[in-house]
Amino acid sequence: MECRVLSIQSHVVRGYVGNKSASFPLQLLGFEVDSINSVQFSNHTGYSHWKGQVLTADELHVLYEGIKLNNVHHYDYVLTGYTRDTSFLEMVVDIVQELKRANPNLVYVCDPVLGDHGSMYVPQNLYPVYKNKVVPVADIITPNQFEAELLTGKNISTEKDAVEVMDLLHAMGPDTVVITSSDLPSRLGDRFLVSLGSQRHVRPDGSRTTQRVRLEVPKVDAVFVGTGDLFAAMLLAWTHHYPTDLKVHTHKQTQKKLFGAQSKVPESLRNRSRLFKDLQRFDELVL
Ligand SMILES: Nc1ncnc2c1ncn2[C@@H]1O[C@H](COP(=O)(O)OP(=O)(O)O)[C@@H](O)[C@H]1O
Ligand SMILES: Cc1ncc(COP(=O)(O)O)c(CN)c1O
Repeated sequence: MECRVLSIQSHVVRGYVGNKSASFPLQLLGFEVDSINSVQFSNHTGYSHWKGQVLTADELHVLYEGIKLNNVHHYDYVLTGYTRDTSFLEMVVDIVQELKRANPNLVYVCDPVLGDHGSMYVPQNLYPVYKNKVVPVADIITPNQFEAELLTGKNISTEKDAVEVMDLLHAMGPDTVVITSSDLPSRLGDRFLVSLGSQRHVRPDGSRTTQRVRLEVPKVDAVFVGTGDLFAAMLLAWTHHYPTDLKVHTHKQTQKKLFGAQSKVPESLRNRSRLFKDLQRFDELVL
């Protein structure tokens, strides 16, 4: 059955971040992807120069109106990433709420893109909008450690802190929280990167349970941009197939699928997808 994703993220002419990073892998996995480009930039903002346009809230509304007038505004997922404008982000929330009214089973996957390694790379005034308006309507969020700390106001120095931060994030709304990367030490040594996940469920008898997972990824000695966007897209894909088991989102199948189509996948995108080859070591956290 068709599964349709509305993906609201950046577009770059050169490189793979935002929609350029997320759409093709999702399409390979069988999803229909309708993309709205929150910005159209020459390249990602880590370059010494970048130029381009930022879509305004009114322009976003016009695009959405067009979709609505044709009565094709039926989505199973909304996926959002990089944005630069507060009123645009507020409009995203209005759209998500309207789409959720139309389809109460719609899942909103939000990568709260604010910054990394101690500093913000989007305007500061986006922060309160994410905290007060966006995260409360999200079902799945994928902050990195810096974003998780910023959203909760709590530092993460230990795994116990991280679990408390994930609980604070659950209390804000989302049932699934994944801290996509952290500075926490790995038990496997300093060549591994630790990600942590937490998923709340309601059992059939009404009681609640929370599954926590730790993911240890072999570190590649390089800096990647756009991997957070790919991570969020792949989490969407695998939570679709295994909605109640965060443990099985190993990305292994994604890798097989991407490499199955190897000859058609551009080298630079394949390099990023290679990162996900090793995302296969999950532990259930008992704390
Ligand atoms: N240097 C790296 N080595 C191995 N995996 C990486 C590396 N950088 C990113 N990744 C993978 O990409 C995922 C998302 O990266 P992260 O930096 O957390 O995203 P964001 O860009 O949102 O901060 C990580 O969970 C990890 O799987
Ligand atoms: C235009 C754009 N889109 C998306 C991102 C996010 O990239 P990542 O997935 O690495 O967080 C960035 C990072 N600065 C960016 O500049």
